[in-house]
Order: sequence, then structure tokens, then C-alpha cells
Amino acid sequence: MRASLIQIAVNQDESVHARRQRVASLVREQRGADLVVLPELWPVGAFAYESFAAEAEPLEGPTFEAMAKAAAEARVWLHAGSIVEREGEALYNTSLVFSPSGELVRTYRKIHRFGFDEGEAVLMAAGDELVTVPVPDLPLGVATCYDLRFPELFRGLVDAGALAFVVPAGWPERRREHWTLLARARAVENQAYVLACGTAGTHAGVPQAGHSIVVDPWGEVLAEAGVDEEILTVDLDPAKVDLTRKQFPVLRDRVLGPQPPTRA
Ligand SMILES: O=C(O)CCC(=O)C(=O)O
Repeated sequence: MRASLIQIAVNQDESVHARRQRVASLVREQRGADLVVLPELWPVGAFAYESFAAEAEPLEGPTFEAMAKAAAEARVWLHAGSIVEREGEALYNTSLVFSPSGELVRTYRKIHRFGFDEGEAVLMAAGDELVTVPVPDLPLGVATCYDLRFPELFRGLVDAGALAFVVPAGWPERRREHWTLLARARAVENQAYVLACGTAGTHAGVPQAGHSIVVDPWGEVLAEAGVDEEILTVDLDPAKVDLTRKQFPVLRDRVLGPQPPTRA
């Protein structure tokens, strides 16, 4: 299974509309991949809090339209990162996942909002549902950015059958070491692939970490981006998850939680 992570530069000198067009064409260029992943809140910028309300979209708004079309044209599973979703008065940080026919198959509303008593934590409502995506051979568990700091969410996704985690983010440069360390930790402790796709550039005065990263179920880094816009393309072997879990069956030794489902 071939995956492409598109680490988009999110700078405020590009309009949301122009970025949407540009990203749609980058997705179309990934034809031949099985899975394409985009970062968190790439239309508006994860730290552009002052623009959240103005750029909020209904679920089936302009980003949905552009990404559904791009997924169908490229014939890929597309984790289209997240948008500021408006439902009634509430805003959510909502990820959209499309099938290769361009059908919206899953949405995920970020559960852990970042900012403590500011920013996203006060402007957005929290999701409350774990979400997995039935990609053939490699079921995905999804999480968003700050969620990476909460291992219980990932354990829940393993219990729901995830063999790989997709984590779109807009992680800031000043905590880049945490980003790569936590991505590897989630892979090692759950014996699963981690595909963590961040943003490049600077918006709202916050330089982004870049360094999108793909980690295998043994914790080896398969690919890691630099700080600029970049596309990472990696080949994943779903059998490696089963093999790692069989050869070093640490998940079987869990005392405090349920056993993950066994696969034939
Ligand atoms: O946890 C962090 O250090 C960054 C999280 C973040 O930027 C976010 O969730 O938007």
C-alpha cells in the first residue's frame, strides 16, 4: 500500500480559495498512490483563530466539494485533513475521509482541543467519538494534532481494529521534538503504523514544525520531511503489523484493558 503525505505550506499571503485549488491539484497528482493524507486545518491555518468564524464551512462546503472531486479523479483514499466545520452555532475541528470514488466515508471531530483556556479550546466544541476507517488491508484509526498526547485514544483505536494511525496536524516548530517523539511512541506502544502529516510555513505568527513523519510498527522512521512544503511517499506493508504483534506480543500482556481483536 502506497501512501503520500502532503505537508502543505500554510502562509497567510495565500488566500484560502487559492490554497484549496492548489491542494486539490496536488492531490490529483498523487494518482497511483492508495492513500493520500493532508494536514489539520490547512484551508485556514491551525493557529489563525481570528479567521475561524469567517472561514467556517458546513460539512459539505467548498473544501468537501474540492476534495471529493480530487479523491475521485486520483482514485485514492483521501484523508483530507480537517476544516473548521460549522453546525448551528458550534464550530468543530472536523476531518473528512473520502473513498477512491469520492464518497465521504468518515468524519472525525477532534476530541482534545488545544489551547488550555484560549484559542481552539474556547472557540470550538469537542468531538466525542473514536473513528476508524475501513481501508482494505489497513484499517485506519484517526486522531488530530493535540490528540497525539493522549495515548488512551490510540489504545481505543487499536481495540477498534486500527493497524495504522493517521494524524493530521498543525504542530508548532517550538515543540517539534515532542511531535516526532510522540509519533514514534504511539507506533511502538501500539505496534501500528503512524502517518503524521503536519504543515509548513508560518501563519498567525506561529512557525510550523513541518517534519511530517511515517513510523512503522517497530518504531522505525520510514520517512521524515523537512520544514518546507514537501510530499512524502512511502510503501506500507500491512503484514508487518501482524508480524510485529506476533513476534513481540506485548499487547497480549495487557492487564488493565481488553485484548485487541485477533485477525485471521
Ligand atoms: O500539543 C502541541 O504541542 C501542539 C498541539 C496543537 O498545535 C494543536 O492541536 O493544534
